[in-house]
Amino acid sequence: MNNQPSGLVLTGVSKRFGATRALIDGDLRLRPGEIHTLLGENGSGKSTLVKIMGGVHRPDSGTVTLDGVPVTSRSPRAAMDLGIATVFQEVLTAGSQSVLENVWLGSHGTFRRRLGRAEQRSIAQDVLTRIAGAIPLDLPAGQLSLSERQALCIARALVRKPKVLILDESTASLDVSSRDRLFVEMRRLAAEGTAILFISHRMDEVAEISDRVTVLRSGRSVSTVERSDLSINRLIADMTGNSGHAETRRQPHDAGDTILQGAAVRLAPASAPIDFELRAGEIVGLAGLEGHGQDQFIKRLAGVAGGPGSVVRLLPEGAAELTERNGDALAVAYLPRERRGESLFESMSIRENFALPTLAKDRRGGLLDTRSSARRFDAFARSLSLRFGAAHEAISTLSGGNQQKVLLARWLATDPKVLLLNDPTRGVDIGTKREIYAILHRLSGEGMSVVILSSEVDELVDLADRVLVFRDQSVFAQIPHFELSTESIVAAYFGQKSEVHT
Ligand SMILES: Nc1ncnc2c1ncn2[C@@H]1O[C@H](COP(=O)(O)OP(=O)(O)OP(=O)(O)O)[C@@H](O)[C@H]1O
Repeated sequence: MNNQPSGLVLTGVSKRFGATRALIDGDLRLRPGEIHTLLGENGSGKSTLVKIMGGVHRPDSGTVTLDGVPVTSRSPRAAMDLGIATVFQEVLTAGSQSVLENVWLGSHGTFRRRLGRAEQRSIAQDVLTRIAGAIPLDLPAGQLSLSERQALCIARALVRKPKVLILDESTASLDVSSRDRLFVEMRRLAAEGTAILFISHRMDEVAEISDRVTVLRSGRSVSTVERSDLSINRLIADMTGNSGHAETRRQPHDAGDTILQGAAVRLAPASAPIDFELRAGEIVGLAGLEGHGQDQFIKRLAGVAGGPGSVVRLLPEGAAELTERNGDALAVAYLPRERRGESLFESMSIRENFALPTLAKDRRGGLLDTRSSARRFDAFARSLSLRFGAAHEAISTLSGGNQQKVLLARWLATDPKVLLLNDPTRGVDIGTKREIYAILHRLSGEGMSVVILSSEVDELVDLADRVLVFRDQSVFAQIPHFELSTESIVAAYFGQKSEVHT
């Protein structure tokens, strides 16, 4: 009889990248049939552990076994052949290839050949529908929304019917209904015996879905807790190493003069025009189910998307229309939603990615003073608890959450009067999120105005003075500060409005 533990077991696993000790003696046992959450701050080693399981990285020491058998083959394909399927953090799709091609991308040799074309189509359709609803299989993947592309990556893992399914922040880009469908699917797969490793920075998701939770802190596994003993406060204390975080709920306060004005902004030909005023020192939240217009609206405010109506920046000397090019001159900064493609310069260093739009601050007599940008970067690195090896290293060496912090620092460093943030804390750990809220509260207290689109309802409740909820490309409800709650926002998502909303 085999006395070896079943499932995927990591024992004493360590991994270094240069001077960075990403994992130190990491232990984890992933049992068949369980949904096991891996929790930890940005840079605590979660993705490194996942990449070791998924065959991307080779550990420096320690053992990995699957159903008692040492896992020695080290490549994503070899891991896949053993039944370990990983959905990595970044949404990776081939934009010019069809949805169908993308679902089967990387499925090689016999596995795929065994299936006829018709069967491939029907399996892909079935799995995709269960997560994302109907998506046409012949559409180029590049035409899908971010949420749909994320669902595509998950479908790619599911069609392989893995023994071990690893979801590294796979819900971060999913819309609410797809996320709910994924959870149903995860429960079904777990009931059939699939071992699922789940990573998310959203504590509501962690509380809802986990059978067990393992916490990583600074590369070490510090605790594993059963569902019956789960307490969010305890998990946060384990993650951060200290107990108690002050709640950061926004206090009501007076706003100043109007600084940005949208007039008759129309997001679709048949939708109602939107008039919008942003006042100095205000934090306005934008919410809605994916695809209901909030993303288009923040892009209109930033001048990066055009359409009917106008958006102007009000200055003492008059009004100036926002365009894609004049944001800097008008002190309007926009942080796009997608790190890859839209904002990161992957071949550049961490510091260059930070300093790019503000290099003028580091010029001394026509020369670039690198010590000046280093000083400016260090200040932000401290205030945002950035975890990195050295600032001259490539931005790609940072964990996903830390990349997001560098981008936020980049735009804060421009000293904007208006900061437009498109889902800025996606992938950012809960401790740092609260630090970011504190920074935004402080800066808005000094007169900066913020518009923040967030897919995380709790974030808007903590941060905003008021929240606009979008439905069908229009503002469905405007929820004032005294009415802000998870319930009031979610109710508006689904078309319910109380008397007080206008
Ligand atoms: N290829 C690499 N080269 C250099 N350093 C790396 C590399 N990959 C990861 N690291 C470093 O290892 C540490 C752990 O990173 P990892 O991506 O595992 O964190 P994480 O817990 O997944 O974070 P997040 O929640 O932000 O995704 C970080 O300090 C990171 O900068």
